[in-house]
Amino acid sequence: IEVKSKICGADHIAYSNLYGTELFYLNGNQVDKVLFCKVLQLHYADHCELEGYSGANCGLDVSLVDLSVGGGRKLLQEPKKEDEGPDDDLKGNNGKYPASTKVGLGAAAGVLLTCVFICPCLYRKKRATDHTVLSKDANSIDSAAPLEMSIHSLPEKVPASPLRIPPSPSRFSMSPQLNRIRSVHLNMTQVARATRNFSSALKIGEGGFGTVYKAQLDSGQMVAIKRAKKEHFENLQTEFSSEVELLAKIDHRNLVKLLGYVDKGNERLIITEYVPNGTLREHLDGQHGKILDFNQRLEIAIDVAHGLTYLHVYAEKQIIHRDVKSSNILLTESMRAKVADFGFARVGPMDSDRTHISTKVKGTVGYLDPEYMKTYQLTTKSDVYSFGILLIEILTGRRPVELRRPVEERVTPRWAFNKYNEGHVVELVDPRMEVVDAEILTKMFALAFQCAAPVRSDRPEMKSVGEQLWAIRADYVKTSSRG
Ligand SMILES: Nc1ncnc2c1ncn2[C@@H]1O[C@H](COP(=O)(O)OP(=O)(O)OP(=O)(O)O)[C@@H](O)[C@H]1O
Repeated sequence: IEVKSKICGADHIAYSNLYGTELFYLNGNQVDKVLFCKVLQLHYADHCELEGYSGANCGLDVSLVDLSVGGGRKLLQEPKKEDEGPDDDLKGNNGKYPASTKVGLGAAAGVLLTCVFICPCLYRKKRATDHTVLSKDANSIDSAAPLEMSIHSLPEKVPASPLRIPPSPSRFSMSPQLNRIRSVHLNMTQVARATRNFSSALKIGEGGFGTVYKAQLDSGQMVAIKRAKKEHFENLQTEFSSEVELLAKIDHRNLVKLLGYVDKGNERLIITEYVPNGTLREHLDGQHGKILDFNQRLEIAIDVAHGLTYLHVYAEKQIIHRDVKSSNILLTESMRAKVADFGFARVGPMDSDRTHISTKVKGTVGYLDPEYMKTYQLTTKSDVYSFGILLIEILTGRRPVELRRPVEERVTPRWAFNKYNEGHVVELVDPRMEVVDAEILTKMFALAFQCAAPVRSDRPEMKSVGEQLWAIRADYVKTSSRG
């Protein structure tokens, strides 16, 4: 038996070859090759190599291309523009995470497994001493042309909403037209016209699965059209199309509305409501000028919590988003948030006796639920975990992983958790933000850590998260009116 083992950072990486059967281990746990390779690549970028088993051994795996030795290093060596915010080396040069970072068990494992093995004890220690803070109350088809859109025109569904929390005043100003957004019927000729033949001038973004275009329909309605890259057709088919009918029925002000889907011929297009004000990540990076103030951040967090609660509790079938992250949160002109990108969304267990569904791990580096990574069991709590990481990001302004930081600051949740436990909560907040009452901040971080608890049973339900955030907002309003 050939066994190779190495400690890189806080990870113990081991590989054995038993009569030709390869086994991979991370911190004592057997893992699959994809995860192992991702972690290996991550550490390789940090000059820690497992002798005899390098990126080359993993290199044949398409999912690893962007993080492969050459690609990874290239990204690492790219000079950082002066006006850029703190960068994340896992990002592609378009400012997005490369597609590879979303596939399989992400490289998040390298850093977040670290967190998994370090945070639990810290987390539990904190819980034991700080119950008050961490306690858990806490598309019809027009067949006119060979290429056409399969778009459903579906009745709008007004969610039953026993949890509906009274909106904050600014909430009234958001998307008054949303309930009037209807599914659209277009053929490819109309799509081509609306996007000026997918003109680069109308390109608004590039994600893992394709390019996003802004388009104006003949009716004047603005829409976003995501055109899948050919190599992702299969993924889209399996991961998305079966859920389209369900997703198209979803109508909630904090969820980007799916308007249509094309899966014919040579095109895979997803048409959604257009949200005009960029992503949360861009705002945290200061790309839109004014930096987000605390109240805006809190309201964005509440909006996201409400959107996810709807998916988990009030949609026709339970839906797990699976890719909650700051670049999937879009903002309206009035700075209200909408959760986007249901490309990975999965319907939760249909059988009420089951608490989870077993599935391949999908998600994005840094936001992936460690328990899901270990067990392949997906529950709504995986979204809660990602939300916890997102909340830390909202408060600190930092990405979940920032490899250009000093070692102890690279994994943002771990850094934040340590600081929090040392009582230095004020030092955690985005330095560009105004000063906020420490007690309010403590409550916010406590909730974030509770959401990002390593074990899912320790995490609150999304509905409770929204309620707790709402209570924090009430305190904040009181505090700031006193001040
Ligand atoms: N409905 C929309 N309205 C306005 N802009 C959008 C919309 N959808 C996407 N965008 C823009 O296009 C960009 C790419 O979106 P997309 O969902 O494809 O990628 P992503 O979420 O950044 O990455 P990935 O697909 O890998 O998760 C977004 O960052 C955003 O700027």
